[in-house]
This record gives sequence, structure tokens and C-alpha cells, in this order.
Amino acid sequence: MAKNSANGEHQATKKPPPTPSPLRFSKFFQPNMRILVTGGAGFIGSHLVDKLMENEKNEVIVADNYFTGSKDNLKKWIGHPRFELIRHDVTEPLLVEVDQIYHLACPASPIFYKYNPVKTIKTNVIGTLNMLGLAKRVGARILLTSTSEVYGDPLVHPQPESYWGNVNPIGVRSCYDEGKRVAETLMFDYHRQHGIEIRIARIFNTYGPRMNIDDGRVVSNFIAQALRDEPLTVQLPGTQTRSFCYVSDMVDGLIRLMEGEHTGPINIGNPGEFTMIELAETVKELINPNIEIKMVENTPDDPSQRKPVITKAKELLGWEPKVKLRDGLPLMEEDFRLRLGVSKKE
Ligand SMILES: NC(=O)c1ccc[n+]([C@@H]2O[C@H](COP(=O)([O-])OP(=O)(O)OC[C@H]3O[C@@H](n4cnc5c(N)ncnc54)[C@H](O)[C@@H]3O)[C@@H](O)[C@H]2O)c1
Ligand SMILES: O=c1ccn([C@@H]2O[C@H](COP(=O)(O)OP(=O)(O)O[C@H]3OC[C@@H](O)[C@H](O)[C@H]3O)[C@@H](O)[C@H]2O)c(=O)[nH]1
Repeated sequence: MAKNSANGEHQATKKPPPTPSPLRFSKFFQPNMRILVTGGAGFIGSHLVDKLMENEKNEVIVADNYFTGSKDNLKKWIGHPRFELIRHDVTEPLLVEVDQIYHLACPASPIFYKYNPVKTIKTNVIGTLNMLGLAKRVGARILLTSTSEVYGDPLVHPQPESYWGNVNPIGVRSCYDEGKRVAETLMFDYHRQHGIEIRIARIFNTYGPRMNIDDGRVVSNFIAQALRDEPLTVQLPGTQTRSFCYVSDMVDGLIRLMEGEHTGPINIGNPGEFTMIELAETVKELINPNIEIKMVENTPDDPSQRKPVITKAKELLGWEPKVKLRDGLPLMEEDFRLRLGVSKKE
């Protein structure tokens, strides 16, 4: 709320968040927690929902516009009394009574976030504003899934949270990386100005079952190509690096961050770093030794290196990843084989 001081200037005053709505206590079923997951029909979101639903005292609401997500990812929960699925675009306000908000809604694959960049930036900025407005109205704690892309093409390696990044503000990736940077800013401004409880996770490349087969990201591309007997398309120069985190580790990190006492930002990722050529060779060795590796053109502003410093996650959340790339890839292969209808050759 703004008030006038003696010299007529507007000053911001801090007020505590409101107590939860009385509606919360008038229901037949009394959940300990009602949790909203935006983007819950997507890859990470649906795994997060699975984990949250394991707790019988949780009620989970998913809001998703199905741009890159699908009801199929949530099919085991549809009709469950503690679960609700709403077709909703976060660029529009949402009125629900919840205690926690995991705000994931945003396309994550570069192919999809570049498809309609204006919509991507609206999702990041207006979508995050709407979810913060909701958090403020109902006094909910809100977690934003930010990204390692806030570090841009990093000049510091590996990347600690204190690094401010090297981001092109007018490039083809800016709708996503600058969008997430503004989303982080909004989170901290609502926290400082309105006392909202915030959590920010900076997620590094995550992979696992349920990624869209034609998602366009590197791990899903390579596994689908290996199973279809197509060449693995390594984008030039092939020496660029990424650090890949298995989705169950990611979900565990996100829940620890939400439940813990620290706002973040905190990097959540697996520090095991690989070049794209090394990743292709690993997929070839594990899934289909007969395929070719083909070098293809890259896209503009592709970050040349990426690896998280996870000291904060270890010390503040007691979290570190458990699944190594060589163990995670076969789990994803199994899921892709089922969906593509390709059985293992004996
Ligand atoms: N997977 C990764 O490697 C990675 C890395 C860094 C950050 N993240 C972040 O994690 C979150 C989830 O990523 P993911 O890999 O599961 O991606 P995903 O594309 O599978 O899931 C995103 C979900 O958000 C939904 N969505 C998109 N725009 C929306 C809108 N305007 N309103 C409502 N729903 C909308 C999609 O339909 C989809 O279900 C994203 O915020 C992403 O930026 C992911
Ligand atoms: O077929 C392919 C696809 C991609 N690549 C390369 O693989 C690397 C990773 O590319 P991806 O498209 O999987 O993902 P990026 O690392 O560029 O962005 C990712 O990281 C941060 C998240 O926020 C984003 O959600 C995610 O898209 C890039 O260097 C790209 O050039 C290939 O070599 N071949």
C-alpha cells in the first residue's frame, strides 16, 4: 500500500500477507496443504505432481494451457478426489485458495519457447505477476522455476548463484532468458514490498521419462533418433557442454527448497558436465551402437558451457543429485521405447 509522506512523496509500506481465507476451514476434506502447480501437465510438473500426491494430506490443483504439456502425463490422477485439473493460461488471473504455488508454467524447449516469443515473454512476465498477485491475496508461499539460462553464455565457469550472467537482451533466446530474469526480479520485489514468501530454483538441464518425443531438446532428440535408427544430430561445434539432472533428483530438490527456509536463488542441477559429442557417444554406446553421429548447424546464442555450483543446495537444503547420466539414460530409453513402440533387440 502507498502512503503520502510530509513532502508529498509516495512511500511503500510493508504489510504482512493476509491470513488464509476462512473458506479453507469450511470443507469436508481438510488437507494440510492445498498446492497449485502451474505447468503441471508438462515434463517436470507432472513428476512433481506424482510426488506431491503421494502425501495423503496434500490436495493438488494443476493449471495448464497444454501448449507443451498434456493430460496424458496426469492420467493416473484425473478423477482422484484430491486432484483437480484446470485448463488455464497463466497470462490470465486465476482465483483459487491455496497454501503453496509451484509456478512452472512456461515452455522450456528452445524450439517451443522461440515459436511464439511474444507469448513466451508474456507467460514469464504477466504469468508470474498473476501468480504473485494470487500468492499475495491468499498468503501462499510461491516457488518459481527459473533457469540456468539466466547466466546466458557464462563467462564464469562453473556458475555460482552470485554470478550475474552474460545475456543477450535482444537475441532469439531473450524471450526466455530475459523473461526468467524479470520473473526473478518480480519475485524479489513482491517479497520486499509485500512480504510474500518466495523460493527461486535455478534449474539446470533436466531429462527423464515423459519428455515430449519431439520436444527438440538434446537428450530427447538423441534417444528418439537412436531408437528410430536415425543419425544423432550434434549441433556445431559439439564441444559445448551441459550438465544433466535426472527428473526425480530435480523434483526432490524443488520440494526441499519449497519446504525449507531459504528464498534462493538456489541452483538445482547435476554438476556432471558433458560435451554434446560425449553425450552422443554415450547414447550411441548404451542404446544403438550402429548409428551415425552427424554434425549439423547450430542456432544463435547457444551457450558454450554450463555447469552448476551446488554448494548452496548441499548446505542449505541437504540436497545433491543421486542419479548419474549413465543410469538415467536407460530409464528414459525404456519410456521412449514404450511410447515409440520399439522393442529391445536381443
Ligand atoms: N527441463 C529443463 O531442463 C528446465 C531447465 C530450466 C528451467 N526449467 C523450467 O521448469 C519449468 C518446467 O519445464 P519442463 O521441462 O517441464 O517444460 P514443459 O514444456 O514440459 O512444461 C511446461 C508446462 O507449462 C505449460 N505452459 C506453458 N505456457 C503456459 C501458459 N501460458 N499458461 C499455462 N501453462 C503453460 C505447458 O503446457 C507445459 O505443460 C519451466 O518453467 C522451465 O522454464 C526447465
Ligand atoms: O539435436 C540437438 C539438440 C540440441 N543440441 C545441443 O545441445 C545443447 C543443449 O540444447 P537443448 O535444446 O537441450 O537445451 P539448452 O541447454 O539450450 O536449453 C535448456 O536449458 C535451460 C532450460 O531452461 C531450458 O529449458 C532448456 O531448453 C545445445 O548446445 C544444443 O546446440 C544438439 O547438439 N543436438
